[in-house]
Amino acid sequence: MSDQLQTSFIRDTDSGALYGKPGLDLLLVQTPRYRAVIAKQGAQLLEFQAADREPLLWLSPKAQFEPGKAVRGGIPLCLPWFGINRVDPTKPKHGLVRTQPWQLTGAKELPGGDVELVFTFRHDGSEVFEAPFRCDFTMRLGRELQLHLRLENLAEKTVEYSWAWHTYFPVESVREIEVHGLEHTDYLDNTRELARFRQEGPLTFPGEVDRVFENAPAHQQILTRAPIHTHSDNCHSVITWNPGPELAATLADVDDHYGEFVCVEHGNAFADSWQLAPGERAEASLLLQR
Ligand SMILES: O=P(O)(O)OC[C@H]1O[C@@H](O)[C@H](O)[C@@H](O)[C@@H]1O
Repeated sequence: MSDQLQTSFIRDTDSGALYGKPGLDLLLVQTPRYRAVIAKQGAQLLEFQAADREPLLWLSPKAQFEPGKAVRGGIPLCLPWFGINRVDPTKPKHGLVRTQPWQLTGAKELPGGDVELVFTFRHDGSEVFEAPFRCDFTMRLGRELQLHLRLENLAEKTVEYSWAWHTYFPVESVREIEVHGLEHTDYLDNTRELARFRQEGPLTFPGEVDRVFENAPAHQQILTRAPIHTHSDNCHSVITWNPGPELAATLADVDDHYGEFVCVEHGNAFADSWQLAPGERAEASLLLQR
């Protein structure tokens, strides 16, 4: 962090100091109103808790903190492709920005006490993703958490970008929760080769659930002890995921903790992916509250 951005409420730390597992540089943002922990790798929020509220994000007790590997929990940003790369499935799942270092390019305290942080990632174009692009990811930390993404296509041709904020929310017991706000919406079932079905009632999680809702509504509620509300703007896809016990047993950083979280992710993927012309920018935002 440059001196100019250093503020009294942001502190450089690392995963060794905070979690006893050295490996990643972290930022700790602490004010009387909330606490947030952010990994510089991926500009990944790992923790966020407003004063007098329950934690908004789930971070796996078995999370690993290794450079080049996504941390299990918080909000990894999947971009420039979401999920398995459809052109070349051997490429890393969920794109490349979640495992790369980002720059903190802005930090300011706003009137009223919220803090705004801006992280920037610039991709010059590479074998793994040919097109150059730039992302500016703004986090507004306060009573609520507000995320804003601006993506600019720096290629000289039109490029498809698919992406999502892969948000991990803590729940009492995933088998007992309901997600509202996706009723009467079609989804692609990733446990059944992306076959199309329709979600009629509230979404429940009796086992593995991996669903992509295209053209989804802008507001969801996760009904757990302290309900979580999501409001998005220009995020047309919602992806809901919990691995269930069998798949979780194969994920060393989840394992027997699968019942403690649900992912309700927001972005633009599959049919909602962004086609950006040369130099074109697109923006989206997400508000999370508990
Ligand atoms: O283990 P990863 O790469 O973080 O992905 C976790 C899950 O992310 C979800 O968004 C996908 O829909 C799932 O298919 C995937 O398994």
